[in-house]
Amino acid sequence: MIYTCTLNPSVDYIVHLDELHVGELNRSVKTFTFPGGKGINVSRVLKRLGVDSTALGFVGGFTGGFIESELRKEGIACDFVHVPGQTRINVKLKAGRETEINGEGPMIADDDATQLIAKIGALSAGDVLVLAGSAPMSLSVDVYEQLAARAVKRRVRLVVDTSGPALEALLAYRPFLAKPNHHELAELFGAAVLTKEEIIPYGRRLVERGVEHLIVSMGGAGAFYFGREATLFAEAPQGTVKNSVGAGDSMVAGFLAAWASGTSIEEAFAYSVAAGSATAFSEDLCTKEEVEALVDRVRVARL
Ligand SMILES: Nc1ncnc2c1ncn2[C@@H]1O[C@H](COP(=O)(O)OP(=O)(O)OP(=O)(O)O)[C@@H](O)[C@H]1O
Ligand SMILES: O=P(O)(O)OC[C@@]1(O)O[C@H](CO)[C@@H](O)[C@@H]1O
Repeated sequence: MIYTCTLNPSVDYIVHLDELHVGELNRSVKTFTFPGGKGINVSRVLKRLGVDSTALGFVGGFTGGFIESELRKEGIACDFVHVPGQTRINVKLKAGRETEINGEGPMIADDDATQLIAKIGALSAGDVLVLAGSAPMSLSVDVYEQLAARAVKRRVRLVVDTSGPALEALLAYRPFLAKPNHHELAELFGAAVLTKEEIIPYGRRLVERGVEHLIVSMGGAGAFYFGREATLFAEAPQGTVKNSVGAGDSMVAGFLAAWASGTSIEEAFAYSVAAGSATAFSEDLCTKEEVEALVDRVRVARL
């Protein structure tokens, strides 16, 4: 079974504007409200690609209730810890360029954190655990390590989509899959920006440190795959971007769904890129039909 863990879920409020005037009254032209947070996005895309998962994490208040009811409507199993306080609302402004305001999230008490750690400690060998997104400030800085240690002890495969010190710490647990974007990879190595050529040695270094499959995404510029047997590059297909929120999460889901069906690494990587781009080209996350309409346009090159 695949489990996704979102420590700080969100209701994503997508607001389209013709133009954003800072310091003035702005009126939206259309709005959308989606259950969000990186692990939740992975669960939603997996479901659309025909793969079941269970969503774990913390939810609270009416916003937390919205997330659970939307996920259940989509047929996604939920096993959240319910916390006092309110799940955050993340505002995504679309006015030509994308501007995001992510909330801080509710306080998580130690007892609630312990409940989540216990759920991870009950997973079974062969399960997959996706640890994705930021952690609320109130949680201990090593919360991801605590979860990873429990999971690895149970011989659970780890998938990591986080950044900064949490990503650095999780590398020690030899994740099955990690998906930083190129900014997150640069941050990991203390670099300001990385050119395509510079990404390659850093990517290979992470594989040497024990990451089994590494995808480094670069938005519209495509993505690299690094593994023991191959280094691959794929251009992203061209299209009209509607809402790129969740594009990276869709890549994670696309790779896992293809891998679960037994495809080659090249095919899983192409499917992953197609899923990311299909999400960028739609208002909500991608559908299976959208991914399959794009996948033949993804050219994968072996480096
Ligand atoms: N403008 C775009 N055009 C085509 N494809 C895109 C575009 N933006 C994103 N993608 C697709 O989505 C993938 C992931 O994008 P990105 O690198 O922005 O992920 P991310 O930073 O993790 O995103 P997020 O945090 O919003 O989920 C890319 O590798 C690409 O396949
Ligand atoms: O604040 P975090 O946890 O880093 O990111 C949260 C978030 O921006 O990531 C998802 C897209 O990847 C959105 O659904 C959500 O709003």
